[in-house]
Amino acid sequence: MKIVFFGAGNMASAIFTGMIDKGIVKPDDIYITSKSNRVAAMEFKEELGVNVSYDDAELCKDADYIILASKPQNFSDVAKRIRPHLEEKTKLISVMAGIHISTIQEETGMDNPVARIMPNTNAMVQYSVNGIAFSDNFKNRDELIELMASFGKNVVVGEEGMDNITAATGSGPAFLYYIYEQYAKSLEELGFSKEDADKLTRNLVIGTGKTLAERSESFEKLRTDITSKAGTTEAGLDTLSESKLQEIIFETLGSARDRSKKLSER
Ligand SMILES: NC(=O)C1=CN([C@@H]2O[C@H](COP(=O)(O)OP(=O)(O)OC[C@H]3O[C@@H](n4cnc5c(N)ncnc54)[C@H](O)[C@@H]3O)[C@@H](O)[C@H]2O)C=CC1
Ligand SMILES: O=C(O)[C@@H]1CCC=N1
Repeated sequence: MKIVFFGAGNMASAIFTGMIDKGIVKPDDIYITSKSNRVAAMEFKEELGVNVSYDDAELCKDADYIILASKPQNFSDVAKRIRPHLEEKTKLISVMAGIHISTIQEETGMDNPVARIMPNTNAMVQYSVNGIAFSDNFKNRDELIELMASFGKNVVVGEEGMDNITAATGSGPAFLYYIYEQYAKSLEELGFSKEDADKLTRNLVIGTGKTLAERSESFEKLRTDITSKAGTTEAGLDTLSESKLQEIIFETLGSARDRSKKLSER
């Protein structure tokens, strides 16, 4: 199998590192190319054994999958590189937020099968959540679904569902990291050193994540298990529940979803 990544940044590297670590593809099956971070590409070659090339004809020749992993704003340049060399058998897989399947087919000038995927950076630890939307002419979908299962859990949606998935789980880790940042800052304000605030927050999050991985009770049940009558948790939760947190999160997701829609207006 030949899988070519146009773009070797945060998302591309999370995906190919996840796939290689899981052993689902050999490093030699992976080709990467980039524009800005050529040094990083060479480091991936040295560390992982992937191929690096800037020869577009060589990259596209016999490719089973081309992964479009540049920023959406750079897609036209990437399409120009691919267009003269794209073979009919090659499936195009886009991780770009907000670029429609029809736009990809138009800009590459071919009617190749296209899948839009929306992973997140947890792919690096094989714990991504992936939205996938296929073009009608995409055959053997199971092969891509299996490849993607190597770095996360898959949810197949219609293309109209991609804006919501992008907000919910593509951007999702950043929203959670922001909350952890505020948590750590608050611990500092309570009097912990920066180092301890980081250590306490990080391990609180890791431990809570591990609990979620191992226990199937609802979030509500896990929360109420911690909450003693007239105890400390109840006091904190009373304040938290007054803060319209759910409204804020809903608006946050709405802004991300709207940006995804906006990106697709071309
Ligand atoms: N970072 C994230 O958490 C997620 C990002 N995405 C999507 O993944 C895509 C990439 O995002 P990041 O990896 O964060 O960006 P990044 O800036 O880390 O990487 C972008 C890569 O594209 C390359 N590139 C730019 N122009 C190129 C060209 N003409 N030819 C070949 N390569 C070119 C750059 O050299 C770089 O390697 C975006 O479209 C984004 O919407 C999707 C899900 C999550
Ligand atoms: O911020 C972005 O646009 C990309 C898409 C999802 C995560 N990062």
